[in-house]
Amino acid sequence: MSDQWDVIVVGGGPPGENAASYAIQGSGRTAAIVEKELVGGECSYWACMPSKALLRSVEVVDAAGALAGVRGATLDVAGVLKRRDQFTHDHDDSSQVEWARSVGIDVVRGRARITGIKEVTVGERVITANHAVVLATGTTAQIPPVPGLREALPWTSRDATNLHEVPSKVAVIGGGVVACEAAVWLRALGAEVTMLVRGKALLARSEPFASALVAERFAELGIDVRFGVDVERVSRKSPADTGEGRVHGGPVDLVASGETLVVAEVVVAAGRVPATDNLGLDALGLPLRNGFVEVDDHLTVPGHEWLYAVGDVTGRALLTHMGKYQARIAGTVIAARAEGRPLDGPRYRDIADHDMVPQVAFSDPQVASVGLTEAAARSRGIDVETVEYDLGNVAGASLHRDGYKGRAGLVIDRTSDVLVGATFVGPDVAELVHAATIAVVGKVPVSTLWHAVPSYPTVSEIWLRLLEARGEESQ
Ligand SMILES: Cc1cc2nc3c(=O)[nH]c(=O)nc-3n(C[C@H](O)[C@H](O)[C@H](O)COP(=O)(O)OP(=O)(O)OC[C@H]3O[C@@H](n4cnc5c(N)ncnc54)[C@H](O)[C@@H]3O)c2cc1C
Ligand SMILES: NC(=O)c1ccc[n+]([C@@H]2O[C@H](COP(=O)([O-])OP(=O)(O)OC[C@H]3O[C@@H](n4cnc5c(N)ncnc54)[C@H](O)[C@@H]3O)[C@@H](O)[C@H]2O)c1
Repeated sequence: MSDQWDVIVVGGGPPGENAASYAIQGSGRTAAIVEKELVGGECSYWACMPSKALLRSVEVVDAAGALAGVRGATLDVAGVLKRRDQFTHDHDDSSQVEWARSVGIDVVRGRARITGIKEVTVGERVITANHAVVLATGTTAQIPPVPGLREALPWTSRDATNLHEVPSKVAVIGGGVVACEAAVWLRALGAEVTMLVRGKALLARSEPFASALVAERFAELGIDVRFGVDVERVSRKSPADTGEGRVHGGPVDLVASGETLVVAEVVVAAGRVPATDNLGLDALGLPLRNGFVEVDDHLTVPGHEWLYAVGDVTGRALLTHMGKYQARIAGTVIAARAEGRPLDGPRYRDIADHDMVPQVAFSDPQVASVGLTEAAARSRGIDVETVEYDLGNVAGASLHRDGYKGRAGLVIDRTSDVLVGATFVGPDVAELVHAATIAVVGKVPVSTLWHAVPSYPTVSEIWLRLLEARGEESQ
């Protein structure tokens, strides 16, 4: 293998893979991905894929139990974990490496550091790029500086998604997406779950009605959610590094807001920190924002036209689909610059990260949203009106399951009459959000949406109900 490529990508998660392939596709250019763990990154082995594999089993059993006349679906824990392992390929990345090679990308194993302009050092080996270096190093779990917490060897999302045994009693620190998803599968697999939430709401960046519906459902599921709680100290008598997804020793005592809680395991779901330590960026004098790499809308590091960043490490949106979107843009920009073409047109610019980001939290219920919440829109000075409607009153939803509970809301910019945000909460709402994403990104006037007729009897009729709820202005 040579020590020189046209493009070097540091980090082989889905964004890194996409940046490399878009930068070279249809050309004679060469690319290498440097990866210190597994090609496929956090998403494939420790995040999106295992978590959604676990949650799908939970959802199917729940859905079967929600229809009169359907009986008999139960979770077989060993079978659920086995299916999860099929999705993570038992942490074998050979199929990803094969894919990389099939599209002309070399894989270099090891931890990379930037040691000069277009120069990357992997161990003792110095490799160079003719055109571009792309940083795609992602994030790792943040462990809050609570006395005794780190020493207790708590579970992070890596253990929760790759669990091999179900702890009898779990404390989850955090109330964000990781916490809400993990609480659902841990509870369904048999754990007693207590959530210790610093703030006043679950999924606090969502619309308040979404947070409220998730909290209501968690109470029904027997998940004990405690709000306004600060974890003060943690102690574990016999912490043991038993391996990923295994209980890490004896019982854990947590003192939280004056009360002591004793659990078999603690799951820390308190956000992420960018993987930029020891990456050599200090020497380049890069302006980091809380450790995240600042980029412009061409995903280029300002003042360093050879250096790009995509995915979580940019801090723009910590989501696989957004990282891949950024990577497609970065790859297209690298190709254009390498060929001396101008960066004309929207394909070369990150637009969606500016208030048009879709996300599905696969909690119970699911929360699918795009763009701005009402509060976020108002904080930007946008004059908005909102409409909300109960999904349970939509014929398609009532067919979907008995006693369907859910709600949807639109945030509409009054001045331009376009949607700037939408939120859907309920079972299986994940697939509803893309229609809203198209409306937000396409800036479709709400009066035009009146003519986008949803089929009967589908859950999508929520659109009609929301427009009706808005009144004549939509028509
Ligand atoms: C539990 C959980 C569930 C999630 N579920 C979803 C979901 O359903 N949908 C969604 O859109 N997002 C989800 N996310 C977020 C998603 O996982 C991330 O947005 C995504 O993984 C980001 O990809 P990335 O390539 O930027 O970073 P990563 O996936 O973290 O990949 C970075 C890669 O870089 C490598 N690396 C780092 N430093 C170096 C170095 N110096 N040298 C060489 N290699 C290096 C790492 O080993 C890693 O493989 C979830 C996150 C978590 C924690
Ligand atoms: N389905 C999905 O799309 C999906 C699933 C999981 C994760 N993700 C992404 O991964 C990222 C990380 O998720 P996350 O849930 O870890 O982060 P988050 O930012 O969504 O939530 C972090 C939670 O931890 C709490 N917290 C932070 N510091 C704390 C401290 N010191 N003590 C106690 N609590 C503290 C916060 O109040 C919040 O409740 C998110 O940006 C999310 O979008 C996406």
